[in-house]
Amino acid sequence: MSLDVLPIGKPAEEFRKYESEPTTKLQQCVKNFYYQQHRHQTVDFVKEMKEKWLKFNHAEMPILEALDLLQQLFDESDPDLEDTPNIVHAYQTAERMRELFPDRPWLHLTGLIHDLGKVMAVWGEVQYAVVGDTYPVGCLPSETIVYGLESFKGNPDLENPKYNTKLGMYEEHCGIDKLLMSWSHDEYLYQVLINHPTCKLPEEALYAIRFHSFYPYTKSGAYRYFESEKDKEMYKWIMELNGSDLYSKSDEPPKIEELKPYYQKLIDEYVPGNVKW
Ligand SMILES: O[C@H]1[C@H](O)[C@@H](O)[C@H](O)[C@@H](O)[C@H]1O
Ligand SMILES: [Fe+2]
Ligand SMILES: [Fe+2]
Repeated sequence: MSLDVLPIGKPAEEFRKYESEPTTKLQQCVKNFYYQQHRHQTVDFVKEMKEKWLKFNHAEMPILEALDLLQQLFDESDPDLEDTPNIVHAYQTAERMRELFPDRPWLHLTGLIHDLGKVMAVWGEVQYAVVGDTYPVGCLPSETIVYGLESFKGNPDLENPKYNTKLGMYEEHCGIDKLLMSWSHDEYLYQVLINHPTCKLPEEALYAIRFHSFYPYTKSGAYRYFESEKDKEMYKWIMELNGSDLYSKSDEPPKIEELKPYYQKLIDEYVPGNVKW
């Protein structure tokens, strides 16, 4: 990790702490969140969510307007954001990217919009289908997932012999993009973007958005046996995003209104116009 990606305000090891014995309301909220997510996300559930959200018939609005809706979004899975609405996190991430990669403007925009799929929650979706880390369904969950296997108790897929083995319904090295991931803001935004006819974000940006919450894979090295050669090449783009995503959470609050014109210019170049959600 390069030095300039390190956090300001609190040490790196103080991020992503998931307490098995919560002592604060926030910790308890995060723990409840993950137990819910792991209990309810099944192969059938993800298929239903895809049916529901990939018709893109929920709204039609430009990127910056959708982003403003994140003013209302408080992420129940995140131990590092507490009372901060997700819109602040969006601009913090973008500004970190801008500092680290001044000559790659598409990365600044990637930072800005990476969590924009969370608008699903503003439009009424349950948070366990929107936020939190992701992992593949349809195979045995990795021990490295936040709160471990114990938190999957009661999930019917774990009783199903088609789904409860190491490979489950997949083949070795089939590619990460062939996995049915737990339904979340990552896959949703990826699909929204590729459905937008004039989206010009490069493949690297789209890949990083799609898998940025797959911490069991990126941080813990789980599920490597599903990786393709292509995934190995693309891995570094998730890491570029993750550094700014995670370690900007204790940065000074950004002056959002002052920053908008800069990002609007990028949006006009890479994801212009009305977007179908
Ligand atoms: O990508 C992040 C990450 O996976 C966090 O752990 C989670 O709390 C957030 O909801 C998500 O946006
Ligand atoms: Fe995210
Ligand atoms: Fe994020």
